[in-house]
Amino acid sequence: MAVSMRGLVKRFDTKIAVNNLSLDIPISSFYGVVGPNGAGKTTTLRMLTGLLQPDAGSAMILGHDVWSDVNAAKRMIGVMPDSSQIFDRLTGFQLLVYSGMLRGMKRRESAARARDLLKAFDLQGSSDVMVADYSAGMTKKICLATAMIHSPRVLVLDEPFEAVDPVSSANLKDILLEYAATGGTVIISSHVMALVERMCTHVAVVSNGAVCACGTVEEVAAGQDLEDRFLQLVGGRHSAAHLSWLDGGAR
Ligand SMILES: Nc1ncnc2c1ncn2[C@@H]1O[C@H](COP(=O)(O)OP(=O)(O)OP(=O)(O)O)[C@@H](O)[C@H]1O
Repeated sequence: MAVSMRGLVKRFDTKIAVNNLSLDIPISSFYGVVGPNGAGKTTTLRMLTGLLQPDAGSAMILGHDVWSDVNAAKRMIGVMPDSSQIFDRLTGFQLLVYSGMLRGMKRRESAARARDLLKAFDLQGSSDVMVADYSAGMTKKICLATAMIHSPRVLVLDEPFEAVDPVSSANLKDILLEYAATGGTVIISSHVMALVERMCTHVAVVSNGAVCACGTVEEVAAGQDLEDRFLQLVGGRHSAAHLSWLDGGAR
């Protein structure tokens, strides 16, 4: 297994964000983690990547325990940082070179890969612009690139396509699919079911801090459209959801 999570629990005061969550993610899978807002996806991914200490349970990455063998586990993974967590006073090129060197790469190799990544993400024209001056989508792309520069075995990406334009999304999808085809494991969280259905080999539906269905996309969809199946699994549709005071003026 690329990733094995067992009995993960995280509480924030009285709120149980993740409640005894277990999930296995096979090597070379493209795994989608879906769930309603507040279901516990981000909290789970943060525990998996060593950013948040669980109250209970364990997470292993390619056989290395994320908490007791943290350096070995972290060497295996690439994590897309939140845009608030990057050094945005650097240019895009500088940020990528710095990210590679932080992972132990030589400057020359890091610079060569930074150029490749800037090209792959259509950011060549902005490589010498400070990241603080990037648009939301450009920032997302540079964050993604920092997660990839050291060629990790497992990529963990929280909402990677949010705010990214269709051309860049298509390029990114190609890169990720090729990465998975060559033995890499991709874990993405997403709210876009059509994207998960099209790209992912596997999916886990998280609701109220636990996995309520997981397996290959076909298994979870069970012959239905994945979005319909998702709504069935997590519930929450209000049959009489309307706002009587929200009036378009035609009545
Ligand atoms: N640092 C925190 N302090 C307090 N509560 C938190 C904290 N982080 C998350 N929570 C709570 O834990 C629950 C799960 O949050 P989480 O961000 O993991 O959900 P999510 O599935 O990623 O949601 P979304 O799809 O909206 O991004 C939510 O109820 C949230 O309010």
